[in-house]
Amino acid sequence: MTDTDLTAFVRGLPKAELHMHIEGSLEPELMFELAERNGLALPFKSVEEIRAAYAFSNLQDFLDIYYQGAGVLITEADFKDLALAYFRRLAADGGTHAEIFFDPQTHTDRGIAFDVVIKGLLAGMDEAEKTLGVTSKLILCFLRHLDEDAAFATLEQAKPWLAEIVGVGLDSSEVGHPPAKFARAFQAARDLGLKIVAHAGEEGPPAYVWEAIDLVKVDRIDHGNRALEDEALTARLVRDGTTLTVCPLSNLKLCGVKTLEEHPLKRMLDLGLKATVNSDDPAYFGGYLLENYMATATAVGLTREDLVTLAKNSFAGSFLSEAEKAERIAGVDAYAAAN
Ligand code: HPA
Ligand SMILES: [Zn+2]
Repeated sequence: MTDTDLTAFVRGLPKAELHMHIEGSLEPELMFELAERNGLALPFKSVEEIRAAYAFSNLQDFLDIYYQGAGVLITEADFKDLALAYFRRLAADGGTHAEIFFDPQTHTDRGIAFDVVIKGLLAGMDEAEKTLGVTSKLILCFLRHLDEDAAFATLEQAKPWLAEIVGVGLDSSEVGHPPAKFARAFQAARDLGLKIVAHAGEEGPPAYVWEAIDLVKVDRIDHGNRALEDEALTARLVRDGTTLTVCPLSNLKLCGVKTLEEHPLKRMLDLGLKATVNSDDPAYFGGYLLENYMATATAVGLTREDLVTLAKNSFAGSFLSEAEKAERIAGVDAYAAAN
């Protein structure tokens, strides 16, 4: 297969995205448009100047600019436009399902009501399903640099919306904020019937991944790269069949790997880990879902079979019902057999 043929094959392959922060899909063009619509001044003069500022050496560098960018999101319409713009890109990449993160505290802490945020996102998700055929679910993330009380307050605000939220996650600055800090908030979320995920092992040590699985009892791990430093942990993740939502271009941009060639994705698959490919914050990290698949495929030598496995893992690790998962996985097999 030529590179062009392989890209066409992967574009057509049905795929789910399981690790994408909706605020991280805010493209500079939309940032300017929303700033203007809301009468806000940006500390940048042009789209080019914004893109030039996206040179990060670590997670915190990125987070500082990401929280600043989210400041242009004010109205329900802003959140709907943000979500729809993402789903259009996903559909163009052949994505058929997404489980998207949102950070309510980033907005409520600057006076935007929780209900404004969630109503706008749900409107975008609804329209995406109707007009693009892309299904989606919503995952509320606690900001881990804030305290446990703030997580509980956010969970309280989510209570009227539980039918619309599939799970809770944990994001923001990892080191110094282990999953254990939120063990009780996650237990309360689980008691409400929510699924649990957590970023772990992006910059934080294998011990944080152990905590996420043993203490918080997550349903999947977001990133998980540093789990590979611990053989017993890797074996445990393989044995449990834990899904890892891996984000190759994010890892490159935040300097978790020096080059994409040294990215562990191929190694993860060869070890039997249930890895998936995701874009994390595509507007900031330089690529949506397909670009993450293809850049990594080229850099680490993923085979056609690896790519099919990744697509199947994305549905198997999703929060769709067992029947829906089986149907979507059969769709991947049918596509692979026909192409
Ligand atoms: O890549 C990320 N890591 C942790 N927190 C985040 N919040 C948005 N994106 C990220
Ligand atoms: Zn993330």
